[in-house]
Amino acid sequence: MSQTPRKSKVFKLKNQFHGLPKEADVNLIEEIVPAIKEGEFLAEAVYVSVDPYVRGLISTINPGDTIFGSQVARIIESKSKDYPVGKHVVGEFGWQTLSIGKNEINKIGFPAPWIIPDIGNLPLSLALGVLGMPGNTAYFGETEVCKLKEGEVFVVTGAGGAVGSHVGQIAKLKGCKVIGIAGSDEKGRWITKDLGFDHFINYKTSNVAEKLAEYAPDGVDCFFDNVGGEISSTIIYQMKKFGRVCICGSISTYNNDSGDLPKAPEIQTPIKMKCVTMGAIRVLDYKDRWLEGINQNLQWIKEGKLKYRETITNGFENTFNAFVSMLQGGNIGKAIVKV
Ligand SMILES: NC(=O)C1=CN([C@@H]2O[C@H](COP(=O)(O)OP(=O)(O)OC[C@H]3O[C@@H](n4cnc5c(N)ncnc54)[C@H](OP(=O)(O)O)[C@@H]3O)[C@@H](O)[C@H]2O)C=CC1
Ligand SMILES: CCCCC/C=C/C=O
Repeated sequence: MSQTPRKSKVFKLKNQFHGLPKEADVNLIEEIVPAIKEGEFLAEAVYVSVDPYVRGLISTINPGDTIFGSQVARIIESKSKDYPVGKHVVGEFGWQTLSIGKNEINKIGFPAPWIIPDIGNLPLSLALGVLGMPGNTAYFGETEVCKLKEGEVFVVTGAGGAVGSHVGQIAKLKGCKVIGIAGSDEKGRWITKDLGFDHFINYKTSNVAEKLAEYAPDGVDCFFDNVGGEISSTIIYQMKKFGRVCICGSISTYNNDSGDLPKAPEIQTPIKMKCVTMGAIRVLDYKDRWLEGINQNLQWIKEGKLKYRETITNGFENTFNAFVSMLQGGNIGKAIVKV
């Protein structure tokens, strides 16, 4: 007997983004989902993630293509022994409600869909944040690039977001003095009062250079850069001798697609004078150790050493709005859409 075809809601790119993405740049349509083949599974979205990389990579897709995005999804049909029906997976399936997956790295290099390990009573949405890609960025960024030592001064931008709030807590666990920079006092209260950061600087209302000199009078040992642009250059001028910079992202530049190079103060002089080392974290380079990061972060949560927060938007239809809100700083912790 033939089954009624299933339909998926899908966000498609309509026009290439210019500056802050606009609602008219996307289409929300319904699409018939084909039958799964041997080795594939069909999964229904439960939570959809809205991440900065979607903005960063958008110019690599064309109008009519499905917009990027990872999600937590429940397997509802399967022809793969690796993906049993009823399990929840994380996959980079795009912003859509029904997805066909298989055991392979996707075309933008995201790990093959992984079955969420047993996380007890914790919400499954954490697999998109503290127990997922952003959490692994914080974990591998610290362990492989920053390599923090007790007593060091650590500065992180984007400090109220998914990666920043997480890596700042790891720095506290390592015994560092932690200074978080973010764009709202509410974020500042959260990271200092709840997460234990030592200081907060609101880059929208304070002079970052002055505040940093006050909080780190002897300079900065390690700077974890989530935002790039002028703020980064300002911080690089206050590094200690042999300081380290870990470049994670440059969200302040993602909406700048004018073709002009972003303008920022010259940083070669402070880097040379202080022999600063610059490195970078690229979480996709750690696919082989993916579960190591997740398991360590899970353990820290269970031990009460790692806290998280999510900004959850309800309704798949609101995914695009949640994305634009995140780009404008509307999220505290990880920005998530509950389908
Ligand atoms: N290298 C890697 O492998 C990875 C890199 N990343 C990068 O890490 C960074 C943080 O990602 P994630 O934690 O997911 O996102 P967040 O949860 O931190 O959300 C993005 C935040 O960026 C801040 N922001 C937006 N525009 C600006 C601006 N012009 N100047 C300063 N801050 C701005 C906003 O906070 P505010 O209120 O403070 O302005 C916003 O809430 C991004 O740059 C992302 O691309 C993420 C994952 C992996
Ligand atoms: C294709 C998924 C990219 C994940 C890493 C994110 C990098 C920057 O935002």
